Amino acid sequence: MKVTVVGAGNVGATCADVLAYREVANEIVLVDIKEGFAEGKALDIWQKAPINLYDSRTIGVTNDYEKTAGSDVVVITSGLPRKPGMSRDDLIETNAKIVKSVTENVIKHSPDAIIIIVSNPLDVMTYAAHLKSGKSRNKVMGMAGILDTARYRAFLAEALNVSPKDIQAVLMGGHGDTMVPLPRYTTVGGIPVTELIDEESLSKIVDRTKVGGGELVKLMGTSAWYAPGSAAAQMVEAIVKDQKRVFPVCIKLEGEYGIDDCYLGVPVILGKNGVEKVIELQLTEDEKALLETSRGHVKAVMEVLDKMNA
Ligand SMILES: NC(=O)c1ccc[n+]([C@@H]2O[C@H](COP(=O)([O-])OP(=O)(O)OC[C@H]3O[C@@H](n4cnc5c(N)ncnc54)[C@H](O)[C@@H]3O)[C@@H](O)[C@H]2O)c1
Ligand SMILES: O=C(O)C[C@H](O)C(=O)O
Repeated sequence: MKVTVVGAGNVGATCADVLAYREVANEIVLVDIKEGFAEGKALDIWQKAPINLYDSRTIGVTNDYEKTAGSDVVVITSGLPRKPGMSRDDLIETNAKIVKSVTENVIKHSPDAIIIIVSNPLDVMTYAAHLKSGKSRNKVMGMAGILDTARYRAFLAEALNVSPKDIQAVLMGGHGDTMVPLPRYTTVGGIPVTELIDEESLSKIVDRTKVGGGELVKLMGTSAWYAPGSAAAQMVEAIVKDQKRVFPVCIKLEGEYGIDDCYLGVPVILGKNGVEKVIELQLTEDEKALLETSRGHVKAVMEVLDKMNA
């Protein structure tokens, strides 16, 4: 199996590192536009192999897509991260150009690859890559839901003083402050979370999750990478090992949830064919209204991209 990660910055290098030490693929190619940067990161990860005991080969290249040829999965993390005071949507102009040109290069050399987008604004960059690739929607998806649910689950684990391993949750919508965590579908070791925590504390956790990315940007001056890189690697692993994992993933909706032609996070089954099924939950009227607000937000940013393309 061969996996390419484009962008050897914070998120891309973390993703490549997780893929290597979990031996998800035997060949991992890291690409960056900055001369020598991906080569250095890949070499560093390879030199960790005798310490952490793995044999996945990591290779770094500067903008040389021939070396990525025949990749089974490609993760695109190239692009600017936001700084304090910015929203993810502020990145659209620069990152759309990067994501479109990277997708073109990827497709040229790996026409059969499944593509996972990480660059922000996530839902609209998934749209940009999907358009450029000309692939079926199940092969071009965005990573955000695993990260956002992980934040939600981590906050809950802390509040309840339980292991994060035992918290299962679903979250839907766009990767922005309008995302929709779903307490009704949150369990702790099989117990509905609402039986273990009061409404006010749960609602504070939901609110903190929605701005979870911004909390880290404020603390660090740039955005997060350990959890995002690991989340992208988890998606790659589900595909490469045909695990049929159930994750929230950003995909083009074609009628599911009564939504057409919009890229949003929804629960899916992820396996060797990419998104193998979109799972449709029976949402309450309140949950539907929250999802509609999120759809409206993403759609407005998709229209900005359409104008840039026009
Ligand atoms: N979807 C999510 O949940 C999520 C989470 C975290 C970060 N992000 C996004 O991921 C992106 C990367 O974040 P980061 O922290 O790794 O940033 P970073 O600045 O550390 O790394 C980005 C890398 O992309 C490279 N790059 C730029 N243009 C390129 C091109 N044309 N070809 C190849 N490489 C190119 C840069 O040289 C840089 O090394 C940002 O857009 C950020 O907002 C998304
Ligand atoms: O917050 C950001 O800008 C990066 C990413 O989308 C995140 O949620 O960590």
